[in-house]
Amino acid sequence: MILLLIIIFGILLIIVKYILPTFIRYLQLKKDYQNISFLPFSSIPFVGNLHLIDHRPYIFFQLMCRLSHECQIKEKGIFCLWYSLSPVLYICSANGLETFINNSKQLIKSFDYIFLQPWLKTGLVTSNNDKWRTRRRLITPSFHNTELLHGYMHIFNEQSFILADRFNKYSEQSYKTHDLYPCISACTLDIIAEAATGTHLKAQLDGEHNDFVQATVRIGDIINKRLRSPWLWPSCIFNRLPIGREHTKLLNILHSFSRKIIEERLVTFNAKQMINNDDDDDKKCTHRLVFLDCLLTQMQEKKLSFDDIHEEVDTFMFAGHDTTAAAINFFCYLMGCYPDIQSKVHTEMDMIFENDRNRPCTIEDIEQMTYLDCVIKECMRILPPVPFISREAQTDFIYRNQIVRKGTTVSIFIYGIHHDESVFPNPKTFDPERFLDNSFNQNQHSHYAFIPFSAGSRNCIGQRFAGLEERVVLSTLFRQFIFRSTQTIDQLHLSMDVILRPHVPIQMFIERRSL
Ligand code: HEM
Repeated sequence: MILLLIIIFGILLIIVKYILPTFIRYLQLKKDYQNISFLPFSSIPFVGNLHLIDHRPYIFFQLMCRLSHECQIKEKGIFCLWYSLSPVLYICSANGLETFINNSKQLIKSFDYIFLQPWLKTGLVTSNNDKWRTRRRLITPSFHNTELLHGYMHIFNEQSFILADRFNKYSEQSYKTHDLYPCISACTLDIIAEAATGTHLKAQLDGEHNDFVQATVRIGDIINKRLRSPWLWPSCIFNRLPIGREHTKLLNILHSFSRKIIEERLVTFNAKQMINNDDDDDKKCTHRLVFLDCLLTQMQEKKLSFDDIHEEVDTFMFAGHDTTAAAINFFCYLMGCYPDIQSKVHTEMDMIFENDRNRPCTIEDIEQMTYLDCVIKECMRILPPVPFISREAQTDFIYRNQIVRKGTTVSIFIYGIHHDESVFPNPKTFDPERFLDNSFNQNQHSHYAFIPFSAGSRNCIGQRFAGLEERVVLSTLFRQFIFRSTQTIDQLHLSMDVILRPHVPIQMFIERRSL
């Protein structure tokens, strides 16, 4: 009898403490978001729109694009999807975005970033609140240090030439198509590894035999799969499955490799300090500085610990690798779709480099790349490497007359914002000139209408680095090659992983340009 009473009491407690408040909040949010829930008829009580989330990620992406377009036509700028009892709001218009993206109280990342934490712990991408603020303040100067950034030009050039050599082999088989992504991704991995840590990873030369390279590529696939599969979210289930065990094995490879790199650099760093403290100028060390040296200096000043540095190094490897690879791959693909524009890029490169296809690219060259600059921007508008970012609302706020409640996940749908026809007329038309004339800049919302690197204080810290890297790699490739694509964008079956990914690999013909 007593046991029965305890059980009844327990059940009542759970109902009163958890189920009832959740249900009341659900009803409240249902009411608050009814005007922006565009799929009310397909929303099943307690299931929401979950059943619409097709296991094929590109079908979900198509749904997102359709809803975003519908929402822009209705001039709402925001729509809601229900994941069971939880709503996720998607902002797909630049108008009003500044109230959220630039608000210092709204910088907290949403729940899904938690799946990056086993790898990145709480580095810049995944940390929040004071930890993020302090870190960002400490790390920003290194990414704004022009001398340091320009010092990376030799890395960008060296790796671009290796990439061009590999493409050269493909061009010898110009009768068939190639998936260039693995080569491009190995190149950007080599670049970030050397710039961040001073390590010569040799992913381009020896990638198949390098456990770290393989692990970096594979863990990305696993994280994306987990994000798309709610049944893999609870760690107690995930860790017991083969995919979870593989994840743990990869983490060990990644963490022990980056730990070793930092330890080795620390030894050289300390030795260098000793020499530099020495009065003898002849002995002073001249080896090139990398981001890791800046972090080690902070460690010496007791502002960062070894573990802090470890998570930031892993973060740079993650954030600086796939993003730039996607941008470069999409650029080559889009040039293959638009031969007239590609030919203008070739002309600009020939003019700047005076037909010299083998000399390294300099900062002065980059300053002259006005047309390439517009094409890069138009590529990132049409195919933004990071298609969305998410935060959790920390306070109630109003977005264009729509109340957004504290605790709601708010996704900024960058892809949708870049395809808003009120800002970019004929958004599917590839037109780099949009970024040349003033029409786009004159638009009152232009500041937040083109945000491939996000915006506000939590924007991409690596934006300048990525900009230089892309220009060196692309100017090297487009001095030497012609690309031809055979697939339309629709045929790529785009899907929203952490980065925008073609579900069907991009296949391109590649030819050497005649002299
Ligand atoms: C074309 C290349 C790149 C694109 C499109 C890109 C885009 C972005 C975007 C959209 C964000 C915001 C993410 C969010 O709010 O969740 C971001 C953040 C970040 N990016 Fe990039 N990124 C690129 C290259 C790089 C590179 C090369 C590095 C490092 C060297 C880097 C390091 C970071 C870091 C550390 C953050 C987190 C910043 C913070 O929260 O304070 N990114 N990036």
